[in-house]
Amino acid sequence: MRTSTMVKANIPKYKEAIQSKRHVGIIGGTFNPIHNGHLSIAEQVYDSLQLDEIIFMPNAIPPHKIAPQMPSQNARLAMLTQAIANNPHFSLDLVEWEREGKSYTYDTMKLLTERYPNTQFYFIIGADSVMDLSSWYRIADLVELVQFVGVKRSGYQLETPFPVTFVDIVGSDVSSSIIRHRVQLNQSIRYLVPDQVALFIKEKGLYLG
Ligand SMILES: Nc1ncnc2c1ncn2[C@@H]1O[C@H](COP(=O)(O)OP(=O)(O)OP(=O)(O)O)[C@@H](O)[C@H]1O
Ligand SMILES: O=C(O)c1ccc[n+]([C@@H]2O[C@H](COP(=O)([O-])O)[C@@H](O)[C@H]2O)c1
Repeated sequence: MRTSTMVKANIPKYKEAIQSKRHVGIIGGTFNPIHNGHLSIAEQVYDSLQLDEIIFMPNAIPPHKIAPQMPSQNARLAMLTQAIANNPHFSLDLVEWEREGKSYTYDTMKLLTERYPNTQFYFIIGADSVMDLSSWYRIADLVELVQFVGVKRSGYQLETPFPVTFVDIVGSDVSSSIIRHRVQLNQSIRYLVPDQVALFIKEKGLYLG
């Protein structure tokens, strides 16, 4: 296991509640690094769909992304853990993190839906991911396992032939690439990421090269 978290994250409650039906949002991502856009869309979808909780699911190896400037796996996880620590309905699931190979969502959701049959999963994605769905591994089977929830993102259309529930959110242009770019240019990332994440990036000297 490649984990060494500095802050203890909440345990996902759906792992304990196997009796009653639960509605659980998942936001999967590379989180390189986590930023306020991720946190804000997760919170808004939680609120809008009245979900029971939100799970942040960091991937080990992103399926479709060549991830530049990837810091150590532990650094990526430490930032995510710190960022969600103070929200009682946010938690972390390391199922992808601990699996070898590319983190295909179908593999993950097959496992979770079999393990937690009383849970309805809502997989939250930005418009860039919505537009890309046709290229996802076993997408036709995956849409049978989860309810996709799409949110707007500047520069992308919210159009897809796949069943996606759209949730209207207050959008933000922030992205992990913008954060990495700003750090490299020595520009402030304050208010674009949680304070602890900005501090962590500075202290560890991430994204400078
Ligand atoms: N500002 C945002 N608005 C809406 N969706 C977002 C936003 N930032 C990230 N997402 C969504 O969150 C999920 C995880 O994103 P990811 O961790 O890859 O971050 P990213 O900002 O897209 O990274 P990068 O800039 O490196 O491509 C994706 O589905 C993505 O569409
Ligand atoms: O399963 C796939 O084929 C697939 C293809 C692209 C992205 N995903 C998942 O979608 C989420 C957002 O991906 P990304 O690349 O924007 O970090 C993350 O959980 C990825 O594992 C999944």
